[in-house]
Amino acid sequence: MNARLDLPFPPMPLALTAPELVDFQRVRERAMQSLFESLESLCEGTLVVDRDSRIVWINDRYVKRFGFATPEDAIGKRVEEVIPNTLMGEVVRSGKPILLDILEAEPVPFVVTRLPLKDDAGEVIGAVGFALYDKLQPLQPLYGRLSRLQQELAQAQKKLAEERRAKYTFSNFVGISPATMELKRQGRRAARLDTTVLLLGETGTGKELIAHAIHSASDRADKPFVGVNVAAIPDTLLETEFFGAAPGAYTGVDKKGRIGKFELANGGTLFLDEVGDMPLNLQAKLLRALQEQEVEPVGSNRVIKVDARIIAATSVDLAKRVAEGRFRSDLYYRLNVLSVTVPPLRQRLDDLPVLCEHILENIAQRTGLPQRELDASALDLLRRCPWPGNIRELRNALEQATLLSDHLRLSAADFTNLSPATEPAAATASRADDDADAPLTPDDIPAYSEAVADFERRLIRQALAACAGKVPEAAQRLGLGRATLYKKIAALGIATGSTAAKAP
Ligand SMILES: Nc1ncnc2c1ncn2[C@@H]1O[C@H](COP(=O)(O)OP(=O)(O)OP(=O)(O)O)[C@@H](O)[C@H]1O
Repeated sequence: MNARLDLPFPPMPLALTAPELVDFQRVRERAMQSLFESLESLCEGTLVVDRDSRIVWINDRYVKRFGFATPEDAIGKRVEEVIPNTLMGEVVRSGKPILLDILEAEPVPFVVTRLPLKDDAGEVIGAVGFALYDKLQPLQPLYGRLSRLQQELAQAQKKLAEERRAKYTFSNFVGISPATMELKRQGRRAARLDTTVLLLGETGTGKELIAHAIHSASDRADKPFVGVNVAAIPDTLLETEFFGAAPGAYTGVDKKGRIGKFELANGGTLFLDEVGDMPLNLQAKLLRALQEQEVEPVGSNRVIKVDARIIAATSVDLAKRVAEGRFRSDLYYRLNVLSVTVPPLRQRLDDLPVLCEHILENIAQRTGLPQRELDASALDLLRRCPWPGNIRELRNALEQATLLSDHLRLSAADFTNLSPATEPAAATASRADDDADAPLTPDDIPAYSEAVADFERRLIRQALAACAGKVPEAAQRLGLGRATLYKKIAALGIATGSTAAKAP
């Protein structure tokens, strides 16, 4: 095989005479050959690998540094088995050189250079590496800085890993009703099984909290818990979000590549919130990733093995979406191995007193205001509410009452006008009523759907403005799920002008 180092020689100019051409060719070949020979003699080590990253040649000095008696002991082995931390495999995979790098080795690191080897057709057939030197004294300032940066990076990664731990356990899921006890029993069972779990339930019922709790009670508890809210991420970014992107797959900020959530969750749990909102093309890719337990970052041609336990959640009727052709049945069955239904608040009203106490305590801690209590009339009123936004809506109502009332003991009177969704809506509706008083000609009558969209647009804009553009907060105030509000913002074409509106 006619292998060549990937040197940047341009093609020969056509105007050369035949003897010149031969001479030029000879000098070029000599240059390549002597370059290898000179480097080989000057370097601390040299090695050559084939396209499978197996060592085909390594010099005596170098192999001894890695504890092998002779080169023959290393030849044929994968390079990583001989030289830990090497990036020769990466050079073979990418076909790109790594011109200057530090290879961590014991007792001292090496300064190394790695070049791909290509055949005449330009196909990568291996790589050659030179350990230029191991005397890092002259490079001490640079190396010292690198070591410091590496330490800082390790600390930042440790902190990030801690943040990725699940935040809640089953004891954080407050409630004493039979429905809640049954839910916790099912959740604990799911934690022991390590299978895919599908959490069903209305918005704000605590599905995310249960997902954290299942992870915390599972054998994966000390590994990452990574969540993705499918509904909150634009379809065009979802694939990268899930599977990552290779360096150079995109221009701009993501030029360096991106690690996907699957990879981040490796060894731990990946929580797919609002999975029913996933676009069909991505559903196929997700299914493949679940079946093969491997992912392919966008723009790369390599696959990464991942072992992540999936907990998916949905507040929509997935079976109905399957029937409508909006959700793949094969993915549905794959996710629906073990389903756990989180009941709505109205079906566990016995939880209300303890939940309210817990939430009021939490509000007092967060706001620094004195902790409020509820009298019997307040509890009675809260029991009669339908709570379409569930615990999230309850929290919102309690927060408003705390902020707007001076009473330490809140009564029904402190809640009557504080329904989170109706207060701003009522204000807007009364303005609409005023307009309605003005006479209309038949031509002025808007289409009903347009009028409703107008109303929603105005209300959401007002809510976002009042919450400084923060979608999660606005959703809470409106008594809507975050996912629902994100979808409405997109559908109604509302400009948010805030990053908080794009990411949860
Ligand atoms: N049983 C509970 N005890 C204490 N807090 C709860 C409980 N259930 C829900 N919450 C709180 O209510 C809020 C909403 O819960 P969560 O986000 O888990 O709901 P969800 O079902 O995932 O909602 P969505 O479908 O809209 O994402 C959170 O602040 C959560 O901590």
